[in-house]
Amino acid sequence: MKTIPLILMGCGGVGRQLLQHIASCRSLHFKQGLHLRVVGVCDSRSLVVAADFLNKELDDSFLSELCRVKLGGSSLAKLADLGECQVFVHPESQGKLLEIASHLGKSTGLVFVDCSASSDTIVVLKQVVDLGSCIVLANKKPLTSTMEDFEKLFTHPRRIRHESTVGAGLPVIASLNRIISSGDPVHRIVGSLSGTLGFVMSELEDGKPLSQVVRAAKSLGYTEPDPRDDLGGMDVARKALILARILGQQINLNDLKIESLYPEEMGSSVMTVDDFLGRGLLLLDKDVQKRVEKASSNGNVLRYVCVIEGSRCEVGIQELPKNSALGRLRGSDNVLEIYTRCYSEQPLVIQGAGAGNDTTAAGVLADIIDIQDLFP
Ligand SMILES: NC(=O)C1=CN([C@@H]2O[C@H](COP(=O)(O)OP(=O)(O)OC[C@H]3O[C@@H](n4cnc5c(N)ncnc54)[C@H](OP(=O)(O)O)[C@@H]3O)[C@@H](O)[C@H]2O)C=CC1
Ligand SMILES: N[C@@H](CC=O)C(=O)O
Repeated sequence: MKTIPLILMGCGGVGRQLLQHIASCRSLHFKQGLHLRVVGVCDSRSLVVAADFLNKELDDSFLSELCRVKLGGSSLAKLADLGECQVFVHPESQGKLLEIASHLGKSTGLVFVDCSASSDTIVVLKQVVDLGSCIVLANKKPLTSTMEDFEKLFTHPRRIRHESTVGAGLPVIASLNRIISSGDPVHRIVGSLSGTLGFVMSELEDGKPLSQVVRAAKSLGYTEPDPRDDLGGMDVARKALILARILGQQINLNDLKIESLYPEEMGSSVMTVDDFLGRGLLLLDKDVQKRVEKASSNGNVLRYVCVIEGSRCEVGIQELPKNSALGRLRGSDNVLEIYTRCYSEQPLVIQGAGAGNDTTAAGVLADIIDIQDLFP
């Protein structure tokens, strides 16, 4: 039996769903000769680790209780009485993560799975890469900070997977990497890469107000923890930047012009997330509806589009024919068209659910399984 030890960073919507997928795939993985050993889980403040982390794991009943505790909004510290585990609070937790990585990284192997939405994980991720660990990311921030950080995380390209950073569980990164490694030049990528904005736009077309559909997108698990990351275009910009960097562009987030659906006066330094969802969005309802109706009167719809071509990498709102590939999108679906030498007239098209905890966590799990050959 091959064992893959892992540490989960972030146990929100995606992280908890990943733990559930791991538990429900136990018999499937057993048949494949695989066991995923969850050594530790951390959130923004604490880390809970199997007391004997060299040999033991946090078992499925413990992890199920952990999910219940986090869903209820409590601290991981609450789990301290539950048995053979230790809880460390920030900043001691960082030291403990490195200690585990230095013991397991080069012996049994270890995967750090980043399902947080934070830039704070970058420091640890860069260090554990040097200690021999693999990394699997749903979090886009580590790949969208500086070029230096990006290159550091790719020091050992076979030890990093990040499929869910673009298109949730859709095989976007894997397909792009296959194209690149076959020497087929990528000329152009065009896509609609926000599940939230796709859902929001198609619901607005049905006459529903922005305030209502953004709240619905949040409760369906489509949005970022702060939905302004989606509505402001930042989340799409991050995805575009990841794709552009994979294609070899040495650019940063501030090289992209980003169009926002909300004004600066509703930014995170002015309003809390709850304030924005409550009062801020109501103030935007009318203008956004007018914009959607104007597009509709021209036979068009609004889509938040990403275009990468040559040294160009742009994201923004476009008015597109209802009957175009992007215009036909409904709900949280993403679509990505990749034009290459082999796919020149007819692009390679990847389409499907582009957001949601279930599909995102499934993408993360598939990434972990994909690196099994690196484990003894
Ligand atoms: N939902 C989706 O459809 C998709 C999401 N993603 C990405 O998945 C990630 C997770 O999203 P989601 O689950 O919705 O987010 P949530 O806000 O639900 O959860 C984030 C979790 O990360 C934890 N966290 C915050 N800072 C740190 C840190 N420094 N170290 C470890 N953990 C930390 C939070 O801790 P605490 O509980 O203490 O706040 C929380 O448990 C995001 O990066 C998102 O962009 C990617 C593709 C699709
Ligand atoms: N908030 C994102 C989730 C996936 O990255 C989206 O809406 O697409």
